[in-house]
Amino acid sequence: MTQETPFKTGFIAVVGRPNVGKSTLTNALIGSKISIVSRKAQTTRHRIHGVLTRDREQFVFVDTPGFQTRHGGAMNRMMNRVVTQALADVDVVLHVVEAGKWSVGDDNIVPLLPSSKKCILVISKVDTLKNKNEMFDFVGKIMSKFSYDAVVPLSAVKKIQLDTLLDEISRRLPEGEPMFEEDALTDRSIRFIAAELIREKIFRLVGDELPYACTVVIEKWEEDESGAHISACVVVERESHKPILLGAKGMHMKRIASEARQDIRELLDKPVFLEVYIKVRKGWSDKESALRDLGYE
Ligand SMILES: Nc1nc2c(ncn2[C@@H]2O[C@H](COP(=O)(O)OP(=O)(O)OP(=O)(O)O)[C@@H](O)[C@H]2O)c(=O)[nH]1
Repeated sequence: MTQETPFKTGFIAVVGRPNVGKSTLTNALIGSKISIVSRKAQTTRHRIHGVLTRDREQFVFVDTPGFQTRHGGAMNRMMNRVVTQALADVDVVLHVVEAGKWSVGDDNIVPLLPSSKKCILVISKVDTLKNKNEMFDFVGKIMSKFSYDAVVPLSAVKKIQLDTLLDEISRRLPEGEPMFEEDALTDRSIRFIAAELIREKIFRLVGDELPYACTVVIEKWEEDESGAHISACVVVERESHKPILLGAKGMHMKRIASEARQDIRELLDKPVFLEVYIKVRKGWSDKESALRDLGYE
């Protein structure tokens, strides 16, 4: 490749039903853990821009929330709106489906894929397939029904075929100058990432007991020579969620704060004093205005 090769840059949206591996894939591609990963649905509520710059290309990834087809609450309507908006201003859409598991959720996504955009079908988690022939049958069935610009089977966990996917995306990116600095990981603020790290700990520790309706708001952020002094508030929907989050003798909360503090310390590379407390905001996940107050679009 010569210097005359034009630089390419563009936005890539990653869509798919919950749990198919969108966050894991985006993280594997950009090589840094920005978006949180969890086995629970609805863990990625924000649009995240992860940036990967190669020799002559810049990929700007938009990680989108899972389409929610089962529930009709304000939260899900809002999440689908975020996805639709994300698709309207990207260059390439990756529709991620789990190997061997096409479902009605995937059928519902296909009509939402914009016909004017390049669309790549990504078959995730191929490492979970015992038999390679299963893959051919699976892809054959999908392609006989729907048309995609390319198909890439891969494994984000085992790092199989990630470069192939980047090459396929690159072929479809428009020419243009880089939009971000070389080392940019995200256009989200460091505070947002800190809040995400706290949320990740909550999901890991009490995700099975606590419904999805819980968010983290950074209320104070002060940095001086001694380090960063941060107060974070976990907003839960019901009074009954509080003891779950606290755990016996507040042990859960202590662990969440301590693990999050270590991650944020690593992120900032300075001492971190983190205070995490809980607020109950009744029914917030079903009130769009309340969501807006908390920073959701
Ligand atoms: N075996 C295997 N597991 C994977 C792979 N990619 C993701 N997973 C697992 O699948 C689960 C869901 O992954 P996520 O990346 O959180 O999925 P998501 O689509 O972003 O989920 P939502 O945020 O709920 O929409 C996690 O437990 C991942 O570890 C893969 O390539 N192989």
